[in-house]
Amino acid sequence: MKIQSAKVIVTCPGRNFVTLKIETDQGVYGIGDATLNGRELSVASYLEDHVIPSLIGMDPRRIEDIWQYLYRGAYWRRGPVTMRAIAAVDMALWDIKAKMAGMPLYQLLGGRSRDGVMVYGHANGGDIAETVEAVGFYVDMGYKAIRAQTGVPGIKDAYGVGRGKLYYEPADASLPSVTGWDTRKALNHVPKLFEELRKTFGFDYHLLHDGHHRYTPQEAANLGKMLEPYQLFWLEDCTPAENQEAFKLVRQHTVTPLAVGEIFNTIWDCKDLIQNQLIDYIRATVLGAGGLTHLRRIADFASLYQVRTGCHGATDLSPVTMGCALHFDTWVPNFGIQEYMRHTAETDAVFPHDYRFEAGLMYCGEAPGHGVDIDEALAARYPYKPAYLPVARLEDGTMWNW
Ligand SMILES: O=C(O)C(=O)C[C@H](O)[C@H](O)CO
Ligand SMILES: [Mg+2]
Repeated sequence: MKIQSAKVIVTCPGRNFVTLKIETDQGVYGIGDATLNGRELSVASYLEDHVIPSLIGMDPRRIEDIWQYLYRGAYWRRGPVTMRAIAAVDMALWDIKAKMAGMPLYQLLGGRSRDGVMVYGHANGGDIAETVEAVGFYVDMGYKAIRAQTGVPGIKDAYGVGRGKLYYEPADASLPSVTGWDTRKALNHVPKLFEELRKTFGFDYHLLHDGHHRYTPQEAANLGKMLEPYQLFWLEDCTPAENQEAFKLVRQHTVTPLAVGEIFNTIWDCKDLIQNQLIDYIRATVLGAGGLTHLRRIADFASLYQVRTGCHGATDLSPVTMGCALHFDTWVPNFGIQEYMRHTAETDAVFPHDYRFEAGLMYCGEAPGHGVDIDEALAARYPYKPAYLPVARLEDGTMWNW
């Protein structure tokens, strides 16, 4: 069996997605996601110019060997562009293998560990009252876990505050727009949101919050401590994690559970965090961290330290990643939660899929493969449109972490 051809499809049904389609000489094809928000064309080129030529003629069943070929063989390891390109190939190859076996992907990973996958949705508002209302909206839809973000008085466009109730799209301009940040103001305000949410909804729902890399370790420790009475499911990205040791300081001061990893590419980004038990949830995902082949390695390592998974699932990860993630979540023994930001109807139409949401859980389908396809004719109707994530600046103009 051989890889006969492969192509990259760039489409923008409301937002940009990069998709890889690998075709075999036996008529079976596989689909992979290669989207890198705001840097989409770099992965498209990496695949088209440097990966696809070497894939032609290879045996698509040799998933591990092809992974090693692309990782070790490039010499230049890691990084978001390389690892997303590898992830796209890996997803497509697992899709092909599962289709050939006539099985849903989770069966090949080791079979079902649970009936459904608990997901969390994004509730946000311009102020506390609006966020409380938004959380109520998710509660009414049946969610068991909800991430809550709120505008902060005095901060221009604080992170996570979207415009609609259901959809939030941070990459919103053809050049990065400028948002503001002020840690003091956020530290005064965020605990009040969770106090209000617990007063309104009680303690039966899981609540989550994303610090989006904005705090220093000391400030993050302070926030974690102030949030303790509200028993969060997790506090995410409380401080940047390039320096994994930074989490020691946070950990020493708070028992609020910590999650990190949506921007991680490999096991090396989280090795110290996991083996020193500095986090509770690892947010690495199929797309970000080199596909299923590498993500399952991270998850197995994390399981030794009772760290559970919490895959990134924002809208800039296409339905292909969501499908793969749900198969992974259905299998992985140390599952924690799955993020689920809904795609628009336009996006869903371009990527027909068989996963579904019901009463706070998501279910991958039983179709052979990962269950997500691409309608190429429809995709062609939506040409690429440059769109960038915002940047953040402090009041005095200093660049900060977005
Ligand atoms: O989903 C989250 O937790 C995020 O922080 C979303 C990110 O900002 C988004 O994926 C960036 O592309
Ligand atoms: Mg996040």
